[in-house]
Amino acid sequence: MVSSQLIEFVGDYVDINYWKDIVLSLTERMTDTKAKRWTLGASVALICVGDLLYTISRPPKHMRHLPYVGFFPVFYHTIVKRRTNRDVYKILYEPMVRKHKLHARFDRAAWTVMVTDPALATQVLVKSGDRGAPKQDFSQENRNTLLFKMFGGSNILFDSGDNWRRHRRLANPAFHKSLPVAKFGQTVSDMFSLLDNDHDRSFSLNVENLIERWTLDIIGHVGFGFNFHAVADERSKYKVIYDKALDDAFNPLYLVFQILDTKLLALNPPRQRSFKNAQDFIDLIVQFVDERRQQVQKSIDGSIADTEKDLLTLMLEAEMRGEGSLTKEELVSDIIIFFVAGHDTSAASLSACLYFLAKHPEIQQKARDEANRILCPDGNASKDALPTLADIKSMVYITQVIKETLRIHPPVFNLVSNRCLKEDLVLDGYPLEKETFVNVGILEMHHHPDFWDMPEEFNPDRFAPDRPDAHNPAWMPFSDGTRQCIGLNLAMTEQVVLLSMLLRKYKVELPDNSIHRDQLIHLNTQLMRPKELDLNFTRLY
Ligand code: HEM
Repeated sequence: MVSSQLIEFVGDYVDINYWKDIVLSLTERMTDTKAKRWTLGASVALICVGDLLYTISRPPKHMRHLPYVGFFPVFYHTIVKRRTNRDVYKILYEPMVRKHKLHARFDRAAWTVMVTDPALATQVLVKSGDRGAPKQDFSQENRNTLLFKMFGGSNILFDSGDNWRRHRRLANPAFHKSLPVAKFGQTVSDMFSLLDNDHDRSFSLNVENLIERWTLDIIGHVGFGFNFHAVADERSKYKVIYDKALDDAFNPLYLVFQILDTKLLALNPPRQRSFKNAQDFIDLIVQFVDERRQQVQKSIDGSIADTEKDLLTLMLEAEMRGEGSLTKEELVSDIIIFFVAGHDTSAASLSACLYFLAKHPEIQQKARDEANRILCPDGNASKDALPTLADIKSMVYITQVIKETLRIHPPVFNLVSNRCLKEDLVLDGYPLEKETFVNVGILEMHHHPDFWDMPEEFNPDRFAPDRPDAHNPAWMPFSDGTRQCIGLNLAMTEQVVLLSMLLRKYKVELPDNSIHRDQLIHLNTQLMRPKELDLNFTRLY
């Protein structure tokens, strides 16, 4: 009697009908009451745990009609085995993607519908856009996480609706105006001088490290006219502050188990130090915003061309002219976002570019020939030449190399934040309820044989202007629609500047013992970044 009541009670909470009869028949035959109680208790406990695990491993009820990848395989491969995104994709997602245009999976700490087809992605990003499918709102629930401290609040990357429009209204013109290519070129030339001082004609270099320092100097300059001196000094004070702040914010363990940041922080002194590092970085940006606002309020500097001004100055000037306004916190948050969104992404792309060029000497030579032809039409190929904007537009082949790198190796391999449906939507015949999270599998689309000929082959020619792939809708490294990357132009331009100058000056090769001999190995991070990429350099002038 007691046993059936207990089972009825538990049955209200977990789905144990299947096991009920087995447990009852087992215990009914037992004569010893104590043994009967123990067996019953243990069975109920086991059933509860099993049911809980089963429930977690599956999508929530409103997604169970979709094909899905269970929670535990994802947890096992990403957290336990710490496999790279590319490997997780190969092992878990590729088989699913080949069969279905969308599937459910546990991603970004939530069950999400992952779209892996360009037409469906367009439906979500372009047709539904920021109104029908705004970004997932994480402003309330995760307020005490390190991630929220760094990137929370109202900013251009995570906000949606009218708030986001206020950010974008002020930032859009600034991004259109600010493109200091001369400055980009000068920083490259300065970097060459340092390399010339430190090395013989041939040398080996950790490319990932050098490029990451260069893109930090670039974003410091473009973002708020500040020189991090990261190329000149790897341990420069502000680079150290920046690195420390970012390193811990994206630790996957804390992204999945946010309770470690919210309820259990007091038990974790190293994590408390991470919070302190983040505050140091935020304080640095606040100081810049305050100083620059005072300068701009005194006068708008008409002697400097807009293209040479930094984003912060241009946004503050626009505010002064009454073209929009943001609070100090919002402006600070946007500048932080520009850093995070624009630094490692460009570094990851450039490093991967150099890898592919080292791996394919004939493509490298073709790109070098183009750079020499455009930058040194007089044939004097023995000194640095700084590209102009017009030169950059003419470098069609180098642009194709960058586009092909971004296809094979998209630094942002799926959208940074999920979209949350604001109305019911049917995707590929599957009804999706309002409030469902949707994301776009950029990596999946970029490697799908239905959308690309020989997708695993590095072939910049596929993006030649007269080839159909030049406008292939499956190419989405910068996303699409109104929330497309605001830094697209900047990112492409800085990469063309660096590559064209570097290829003229150096030949790059993959060392015989490189860990990347067979394929590019990635770090296990939220971005696809090459792991410890050493290349051999030979100076050409
Ligand atoms: C190769 C380099 C880059 C790649 C691959 C890239 C990729 C992306 C992608 C995929 C998104 C959409 C994220 C989402 O919707 O969840 C995005 C958004 C964004 N990116 Fe980039 N990005 C790059 C460089 C930059 C640079 C240089 C900046 C600025 C300095 C930048 C600033 C932003 C901002 C502010 C957004 C949010 C835009 C909005 O929602 O209105 N990105 N980027």
